[in-house]
Amino acid sequence: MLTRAKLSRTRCWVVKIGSALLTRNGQGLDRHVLEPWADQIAARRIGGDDLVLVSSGAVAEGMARMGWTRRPRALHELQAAAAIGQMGLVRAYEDCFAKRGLHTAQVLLTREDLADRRRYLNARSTLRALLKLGVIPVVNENDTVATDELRFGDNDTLAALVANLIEAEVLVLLTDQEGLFDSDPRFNSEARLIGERRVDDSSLDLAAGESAGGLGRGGMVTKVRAARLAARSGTATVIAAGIGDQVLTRIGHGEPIGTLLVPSQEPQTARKQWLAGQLQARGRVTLDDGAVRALRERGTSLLAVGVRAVEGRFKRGEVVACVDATGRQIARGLINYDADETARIMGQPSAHFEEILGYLVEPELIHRDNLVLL
Ligand SMILES: Nc1ncnc2c1ncn2[C@@H]1O[C@H](COP(=O)(O)OP(=O)(O)O)[C@@H](O)[C@H]1O
Ligand SMILES: N[C@@H](CCC(=O)OP(=O)(O)O)C(=O)O
Repeated sequence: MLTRAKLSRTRCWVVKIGSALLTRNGQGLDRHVLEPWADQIAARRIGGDDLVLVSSGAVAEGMARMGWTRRPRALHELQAAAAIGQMGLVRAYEDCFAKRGLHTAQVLLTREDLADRRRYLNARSTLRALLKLGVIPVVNENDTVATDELRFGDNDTLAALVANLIEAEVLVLLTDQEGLFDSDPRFNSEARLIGERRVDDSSLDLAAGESAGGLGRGGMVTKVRAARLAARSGTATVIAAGIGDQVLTRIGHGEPIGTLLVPSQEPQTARKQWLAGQLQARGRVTLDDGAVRALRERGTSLLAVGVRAVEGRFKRGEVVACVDATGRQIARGLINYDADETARIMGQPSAHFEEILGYLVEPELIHRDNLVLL
């Protein structure tokens, strides 16, 4: 298990900075708060470590530039704010790192980019190339084109997927709280900081609750979820306060700052990580109890015989959610048959497929190599 002390031996980090921190609670981009982070990030980079920065704040900076005091509700206004604010973000980062002799690169990603296997692999190669060149990639969601139902929405998830992409050892989520508390410190003055936990510890869900801050989108729920996604590539997550003396440097020295969430399992293959990161499935299949047990306890492939219902219009090779009888998602995978075929073969053993469909594509509905448990 990765302990605090081992953090000092890690060489590849993703650092995410939230909106509230960067923009003085919505008053606009605060260049002064950027300077100390830039110092610490530059020191790591110049020391030969890889580091990708994921920065929120485009919407908040856009709002400040336009003199808007409330986050707009209409998507096109939010997108306009993000487009305006992103200019400020890249300018600030470029200035900051140029002073320290480093190049920056703007990388704007959408969920669709990471859902498409080819674009995902392209994004990965580009990020790797940038790191090899010693450049600091500055990542944000491409808010201008992201449609509502297809947004990351919060940059915690985006940062976790970037950590998967480059197989980072550490994901640092810098925010406006000291870390994850056992309840929301805004409402409970007795709340206590959680120092270190395994990511799959169920008490984390209770602690994170549901409340987000006023400016950011996610709150702690998305940070815990992000830590779990990141753990799939063996990445440990530190949630810590961005304002403070030498936060990144001290985390890098293994000091007990913020909350450390450590992976509880061996890293998955890159393909399974990609699958787990697919936030939207094209359809879903409902499994009977036997199939749920087979997947969970024996890690088998999903056979049509264990499927009770099919929903959605999916094609062969698309991502489908596997749910239990109560509708709870237990796995996700790339299905070998389209929605119509699946409806016809569900409940049937593979030996009957040829008779029903006139052909057999694969004996498994979802092969275990293409299936990830959630
Ligand atoms: N258990 C908790 N511990 C700490 N903060 C919490 C907790 N539950 C909810 N929060 C809220 O989450 C907020 C941070 O999330 P968010 O506003 O999305 O920040 P960011 O912009 O940094 O992503 C905190 O300001 C805090 O009010
Ligand atoms: N892409 C958006 C970030 C969305 C967001 O609010 O993220 P966060 O503050 O990290 O919860 C922006 O730049 O404003």
